[in-house]
Amino acid sequence: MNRNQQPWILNAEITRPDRHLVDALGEIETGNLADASPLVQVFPSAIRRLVGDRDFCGPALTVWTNPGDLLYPLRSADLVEAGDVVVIDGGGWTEAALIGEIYAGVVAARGAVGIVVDGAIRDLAGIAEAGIPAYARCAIPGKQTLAGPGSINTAIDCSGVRIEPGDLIRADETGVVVIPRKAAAEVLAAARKVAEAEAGWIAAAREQGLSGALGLDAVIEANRPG
Ligand SMILES: O=C([O-])CC(=O)C(=O)O
Repeated sequence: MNRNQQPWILNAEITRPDRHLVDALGEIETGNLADASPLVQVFPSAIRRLVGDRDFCGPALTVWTNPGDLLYPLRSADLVEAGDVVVIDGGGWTEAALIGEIYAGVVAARGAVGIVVDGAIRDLAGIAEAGIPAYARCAIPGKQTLAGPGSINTAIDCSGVRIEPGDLIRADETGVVVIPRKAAAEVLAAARKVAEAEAGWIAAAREQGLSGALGLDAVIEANRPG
């Protein structure tokens, strides 16, 4: 499941997107971003918000770890900068926690705005107390090894979702999406158009019903065989 080919690498520096792009993308719901561009990738539905009720948007500080191993996840804490989202590729392994309240407390104090783990976390009450929202596949009390290998700020692959360090992670109640840093302005413009179109459909549906607003009968007519 884990295809990272760069173990034992630790890149302290990453290029982060412009703050105004982060803030503007943080105003747009994940559904509109997902509709805006094929460049926007959607995290698997199994990665859910387990702690907190705050949406966030920020550049990814990426961590890859050998599934179940805490060495590189914990090592990443001191590299976090204000506004970052920590994304940990744990290979989707759910039988050992990769971070808990100690880690969450440190990264929250450094100004991280969110944690996303393709794997398991623990200490949900302690993470809530640290005041940082956390998404993961599940929670489990136990942990496994502290041995590596792993990497920090290399390209990662969370169950098919590829993330480069500094890409934008946007999370809300619905789920998590990733926007390539270099496409952030283009995605923002497209997502604003989607949001505008949606507002138009909602208004039109009040007048014409949803089928009328979206032209659904014409689609049925075109797609129905015979
Ligand atoms: O105990 C550990 O090594 C890691 C952990 O759960 C935490 O970050 O709270």
